[in-house]
Amino acid sequence: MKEKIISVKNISKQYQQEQASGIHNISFDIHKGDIIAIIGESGSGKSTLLKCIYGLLTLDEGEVFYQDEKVWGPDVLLIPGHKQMKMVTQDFSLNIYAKVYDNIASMMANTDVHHKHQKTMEMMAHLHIDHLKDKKITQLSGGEQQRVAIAKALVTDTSVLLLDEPFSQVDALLKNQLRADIKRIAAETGVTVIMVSHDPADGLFLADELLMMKDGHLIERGKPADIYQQPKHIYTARMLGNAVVLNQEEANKLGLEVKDGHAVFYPEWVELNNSWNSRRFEVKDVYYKGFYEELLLERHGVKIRAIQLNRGVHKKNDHVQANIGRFLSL
Ligand SMILES: Nc1ncnc2c1ncn2[C@@H]1O[C@H](COP(=O)(O)OP(=O)(O)OP(=O)(O)O)[C@@H](O)[C@H]1O
Repeated sequence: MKEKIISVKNISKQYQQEQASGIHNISFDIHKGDIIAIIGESGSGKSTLLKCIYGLLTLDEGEVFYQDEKVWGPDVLLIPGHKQMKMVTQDFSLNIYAKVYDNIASMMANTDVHHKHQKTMEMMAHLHIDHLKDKKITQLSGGEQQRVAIAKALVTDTSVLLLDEPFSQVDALLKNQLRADIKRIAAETGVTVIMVSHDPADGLFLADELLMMKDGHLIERGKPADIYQQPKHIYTARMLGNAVVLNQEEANKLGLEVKDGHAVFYPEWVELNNSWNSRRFEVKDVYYKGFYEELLLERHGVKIRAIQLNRGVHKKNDHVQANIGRFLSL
């Protein structure tokens, strides 16, 4: 069992008197070396939760602990938080006039100049930015600046790295690279990462554990594969996998037995085949998705979506046999 590094105990934070804002009664533990992704729609409280863990906000209720030490907020400390925790925000907070090397080195005291130099060089190598050492921040791309910001955060023997929307400034190509980098850095350094993202794919790719936020509440948590395959909420299935959600009447029309609630399934759970129990659907539309196509299918006025890996097999207006192999009653 991994060692517990952060404990969040019943924390609440409301902005003004608006019930809808902030976060409500949230508790969980984080284990050393894990990557945690906080996922949720805009306004669900992701950033507020991250700030509360970091000690940036005064809590209305509850406590946050780094190991056994309480993380104090701005009501108690001039520089709130815990020295083992560092946050990289979307604006990176770099000194844009200074060189990359100096940005990183400036985080350490001058008491041991040799150590300071060594640590800076080591961290730049980890982040693959050693070749940028003498460049000014203004000469760097968004992705490069982000690596400098992470190096700066980690150089002081940080144990917990908090990342607020780490991929918001970069294009799709670089995003894949940065996701892989964060995974590699966490594995190499043993740092615990807590990140906030509005893109669930980040969490599915990177995280050991996902925390799903909705309306300021932590509604479920779990390993990406578990939470994807067995979500407890329609919201989670929708956020993580573009799920098809049918109400009871629609589900019954397709022969799916749902007592109350909804039938929920992902397009990849729909099998296009000719098995005895498959049903005939009309292809209403075909969406090109690169290495696969998504088919919009209809039967008895109910629309569902399915995945077609071999392009062009079924076309618009065709009739296909489809079997909803698995669905969840939510
Ligand atoms: N400083 C503030 N003052 C008042 N209300 C706030 C403040 N910051 C956030 N809120 C409100 O609290 C709720 C949660 O906001 P938060 O920024 O934590 O959500 P989020 O999930 O990070 O959203 P986004 O993905 O859009 O950044 C929202 O309703 C928001 O309007």
